[in-house]
Amino acid sequence: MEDIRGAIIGAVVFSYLVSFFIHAKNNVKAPVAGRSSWLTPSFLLRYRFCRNASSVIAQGYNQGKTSMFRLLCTDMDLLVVSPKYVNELRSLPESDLNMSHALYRSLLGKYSMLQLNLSSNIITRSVLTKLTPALPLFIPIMQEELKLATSVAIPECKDKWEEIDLRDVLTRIIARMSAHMIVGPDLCNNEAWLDASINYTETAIANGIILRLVPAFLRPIVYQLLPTAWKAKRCVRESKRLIVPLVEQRRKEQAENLQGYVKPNDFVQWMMDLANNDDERDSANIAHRALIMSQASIPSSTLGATQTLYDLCAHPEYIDPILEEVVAVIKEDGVLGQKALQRMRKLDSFMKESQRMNPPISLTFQRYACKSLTLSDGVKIPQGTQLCVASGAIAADPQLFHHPERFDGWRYYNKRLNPAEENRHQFTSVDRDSMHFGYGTHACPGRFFTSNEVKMIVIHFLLKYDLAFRPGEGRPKNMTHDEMIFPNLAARILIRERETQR
Ligand code: HEM
Repeated sequence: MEDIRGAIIGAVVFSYLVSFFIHAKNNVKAPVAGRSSWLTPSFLLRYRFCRNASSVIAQGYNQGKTSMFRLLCTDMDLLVVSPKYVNELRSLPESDLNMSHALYRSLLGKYSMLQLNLSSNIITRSVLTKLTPALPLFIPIMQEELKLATSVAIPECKDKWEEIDLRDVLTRIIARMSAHMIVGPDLCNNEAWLDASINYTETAIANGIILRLVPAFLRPIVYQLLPTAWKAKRCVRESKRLIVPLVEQRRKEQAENLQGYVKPNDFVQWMMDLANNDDERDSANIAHRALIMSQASIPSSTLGATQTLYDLCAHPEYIDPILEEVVAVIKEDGVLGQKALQRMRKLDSFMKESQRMNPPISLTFQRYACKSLTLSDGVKIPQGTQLCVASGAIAADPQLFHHPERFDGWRYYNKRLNPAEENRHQFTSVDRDSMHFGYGTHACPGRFFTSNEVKMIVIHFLLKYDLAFRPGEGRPKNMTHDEMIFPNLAARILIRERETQR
């Protein structure tokens, strides 16, 4: 073990030293973020990106706001383009500018188990054509799962404050709420499935991110040694053990079509129905894609809900007006349905402001140039370039946002008071000032689902519990790794059941 460790450290040091002398070749004429002199070694810039990407990106954005700048990331170079190009870029065909390929490269897909995303877009098709139209049907189901999951995940806290790891609690609640939609009622409270879906989300992408730090030629060896890789593979085996028989059983029942047969309505079934080649029909692939769907939905919604609840603790003056709106809307509609959730504009605005100040990722719209491209103003993008937009820096730009450093929970609510803009600036809206869900054809198709999920959770928590930071502590500072931003993993908050629930 000592020998292997020594060899790995030696190889990493060697590759960093080589990078001191060799600056990456790139034909794009754009400044490199953070490089003040030609002598600044690439490895130092890559190290800075790994440790403090947000400030490196902000520096680059301010240098190259109107055009583009280059980022030397931990293991690759990125071309960050101005939002003025996104409309032009979004209309290019996949054969020229590709999203799946970019994601695969960025997350080292070979090691973060994303191969199935390259061979088919059935996950996205299922979300767009089946999940989004079915959202109203899922609201009462998710409500029920939310109540059950909350009662299990939160310790007894009547008349007393209990300390909780909010991110961990929300992971369990969201895993359960999402599971009903992904694998249906038979498996949604199966502990083995819930563990597999949670552990996969915490390990599969982590493998790719850890391996960004390792020189390419050593990755196949280091991957075999990573405990997170063993765990992710175990999750895939477990999902196949649970879902393959479910798929086979469903196929049998569908073929028999006995009286009383009702086709299930969940992500596994949608993939079965939409499959149009052997890869998509394969039961083992359906099982693995159910895990990838969990990975797309659980951590992202968890981060959104955690950040929103932290912001409510930090700005408690917003709680009463949000709750007044919630109660009034539910009273008017008689039920918490899709329309009611959409009408909660104050809550929507608060969530969007929380996301603006705490985006889960500071670079989105990642695309890979499969061919050399020439943009309408003559700018050339060579084949093999990976490009993206600085969505985090855009959201903090004082030319676009009044006092961007201030948390203003009604920022978007107020904009929507203008009748001409009342359908814009929603949590789910994507535009050139708000690209946390990406942009264009590939903009996150799950954002409508996540919006409902986070709203339901916030409402449930506000009605049932009091939340507070521990005495003497304020809002936990976010942590970062490369372009990723997440709530502090060590943070704990206090929770108490309300005496009179609202
Ligand atoms: C706050 C929560 C979420 C955030 C911030 C988020 C963010 C993103 C971003 C930035 C992209 C890339 C878009 C682009 O490059 O233009 C994306 C893609 C995607 N997201 Fe989300 N997402 C969230 C929740 C979800 C959920 C809950 C689901 C599933 C129900 C989901 C499913 C997907 C899928 C399938 C894609 C790939 C789209 C494609 O290939 O065209 N996301 N998401």
